[in-house]
Amino acid sequence: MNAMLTLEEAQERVLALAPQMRIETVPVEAAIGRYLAEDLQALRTQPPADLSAMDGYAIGGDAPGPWVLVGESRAGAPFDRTLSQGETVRISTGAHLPRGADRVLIQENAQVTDQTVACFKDFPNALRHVRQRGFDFSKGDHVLPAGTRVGPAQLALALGAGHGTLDVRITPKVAVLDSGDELVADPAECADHHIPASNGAMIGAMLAELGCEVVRLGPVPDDHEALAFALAKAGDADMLVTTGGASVGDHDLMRPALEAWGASLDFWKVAMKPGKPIMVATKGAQVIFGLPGNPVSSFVTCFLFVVPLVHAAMGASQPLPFRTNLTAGSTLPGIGSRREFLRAIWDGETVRLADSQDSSALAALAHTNCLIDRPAHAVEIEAGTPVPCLLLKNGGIA
Ligand SMILES: Nc1nc2c(c(=O)[nH]1)N[C@H]1C(S)=C(S)[C@@H](COP(=O)(O)OP(=O)(O)OC[C@H]3O[C@@H](n4cnc5c(N)ncnc54)[C@H](O)[C@@H]3O)O[C@H]1N2
Ligand code: MOO
Repeated sequence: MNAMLTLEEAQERVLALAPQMRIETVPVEAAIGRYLAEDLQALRTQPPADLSAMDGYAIGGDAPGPWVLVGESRAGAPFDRTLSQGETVRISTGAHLPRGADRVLIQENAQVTDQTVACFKDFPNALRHVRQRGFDFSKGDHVLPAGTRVGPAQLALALGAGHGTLDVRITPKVAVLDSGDELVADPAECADHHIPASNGAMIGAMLAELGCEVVRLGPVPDDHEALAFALAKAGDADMLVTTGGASVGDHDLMRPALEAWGASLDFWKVAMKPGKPIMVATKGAQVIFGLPGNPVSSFVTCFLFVVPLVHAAMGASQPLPFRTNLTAGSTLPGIGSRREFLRAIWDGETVRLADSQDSSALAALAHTNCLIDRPAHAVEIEAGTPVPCLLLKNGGIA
């Protein structure tokens, strides 16, 4: 039997298969959740002039006042001449500091009588309450590197930097196929020897959240002809994800079905639990994942392999899940010969194990918001020990 790959070896092989999706130009707001195809360069300087950071009175120099009020500078309507010595203007937050002014006296410290302004407290130093031109960014600055995910703040920065559109990669089209004789599509029509097909919907949802176009195939019975018929519909997808039939049973037909369809196996089996029998194959530029049928195994392998491949295809500079150390809230058991991703709940202070670690336990999975990463042969550890974890976006309390 071939030696099983480590998680890292397998992830590296998967990421090496990532297709580079085509670049398209979209309005900035439509780029949410995508990755910048190019470095983002500022097309303008921000702030474009010295601005007031507070509401008050613009003044110049160290003379203690009082000053004659000669006008106003509002955001969007600057004062149009240079201030002379002994003059001030009313200024609002975000308004241009007039020429001749170099600081702002906040209104809480000013006393205004008729048209005269006096400072009765905390005389401001030069540049006090002034946001200097270009302190945020200047035209030509590289404000974000290629491969950055566009979230709400990046979207705001792109607009602020003068962009109406962004160059991003298109999202992949993914076909998802559930297989198994016991599966039914309609949970209401489920005899005792059946179970509702839930993996395809779960995986489809994990990928749709990334913006992928998801095509659902199945559920399909454990039958060569039925599998061939379903696989024929996956021809134009960038990726195919199957679940079930990945193991060694007499009815585990996915590998021969994929090979008959024209796929070449890249690897089968990774030294991890859950998810050991994951299969990865290619057909031309298409990447195919044969995920194990147990629902938790499907979830975890989708999270550790399929989602990162989608990120990489979309141009992400950091496609793999984010790791962080969290404090164990209870004793963690020793681990056997396969590295384990334990389903767990992080409550903001400590992380504790979900009620069941069985790879079919949907109820436990649905209460989970993180995976504890435990190495093979790890010994039992006590509560209070930091442990590496991967945070999940998994509904529930997350
Ligand atoms: N003798 C051995 N048996 C098994 C091994 C092994 O090494 N030797 N590996 C085990 C491991 S680990 C896993 S994981 C499973 C994976 O099996 P398959 O990928 O072949 O999955 P199935 O047998 O088709 O199904 C397993 C389980 O999951 C349910 N299932 C399947 N598809 C769905 C779906 N779309 N929605 C909901 N639930 C689904 C299915 O009914 C089964 O209960 O193999 C072990 N066996
Ligand atoms: O490796 Mo399987 O995914 O434990 O149940």
